Amino acid sequence: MTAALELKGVRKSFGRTEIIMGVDLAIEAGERHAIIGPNGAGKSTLFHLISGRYQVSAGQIFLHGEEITDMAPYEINRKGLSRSFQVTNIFPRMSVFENVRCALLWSMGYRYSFWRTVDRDSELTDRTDAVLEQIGLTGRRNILASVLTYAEQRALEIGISMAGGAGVLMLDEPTAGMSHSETEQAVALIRRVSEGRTLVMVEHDMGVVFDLADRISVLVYGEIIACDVPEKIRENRAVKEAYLGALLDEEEATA
Ligand SMILES: Nc1ncnc2c1ncn2[C@@H]1O[C@H](COP(=O)(O)OP(=O)(O)OP(=O)(O)O)[C@@H](O)[C@H]1O
Repeated sequence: MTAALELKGVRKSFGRTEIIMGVDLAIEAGERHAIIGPNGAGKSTLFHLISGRYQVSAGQIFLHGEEITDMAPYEINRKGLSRSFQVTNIFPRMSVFENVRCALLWSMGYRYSFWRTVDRDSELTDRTDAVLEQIGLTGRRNILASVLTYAEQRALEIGISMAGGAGVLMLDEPTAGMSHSETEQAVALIRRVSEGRTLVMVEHDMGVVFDLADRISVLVYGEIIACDVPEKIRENRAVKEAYLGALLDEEEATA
């Protein structure tokens, strides 16, 4: 079966420093995949390479079997890969509804000049409302996005990412900065919106990772040292030594 997303020998250097040192990774369609690793391991860099923000120094990246290496971010997006950012990526002066509609229009190939007539497009309105329903923001439909709580803004961001119907959804630390209850809601939301799609996420909260992921890749100093199902990752000696051990010990000590 063709992987939804595949990386072959991907490398990235900044100047003389090699940050990503030959990553091979195949993520199956429908899989929820988490990339974990210590600070500075290269997780965000890897996301930037996949989504086209950075150019690879070597290697190839494939989306559903088609090579997307070094394509522009918008081209990759049009091919069905959508990415949400660590830093919120919404239009604060637009309403919640307009933010999602804008993402839908963008995915349909419209430019700003066409947007004046969209108020009369009832099918578009219905599709926008369906996304709002999915992300739990129907009740906040007409307020400015800037007025949303932080957790709601992150939900909106996920809505914007999925609005275009992307088959591969990439989320960068989707629960960062959230309270316990907000995190629980975010996990439920991510589970819902990733149904029938492929999910790739970078996440520091191990509770979230072990709850959501079908498989986990562990990135340490620019190399994937393990890629397996959560149970196997938990007991992997190299992972424990390099990273997880300290975190899990910490969890046990505070339990
Ligand atoms: N544009 C850049 N130019 C030079 N060095 C960079 C650049 N982007 C990232 N780096 C370096 O690459 C390394 C990996 O950074 P990256 O942000 O990818 O790690 P990360 O695993 O996402 O970390 P964190 O968990 O803290 O977000 C760091 O040492 C960082 O300083």
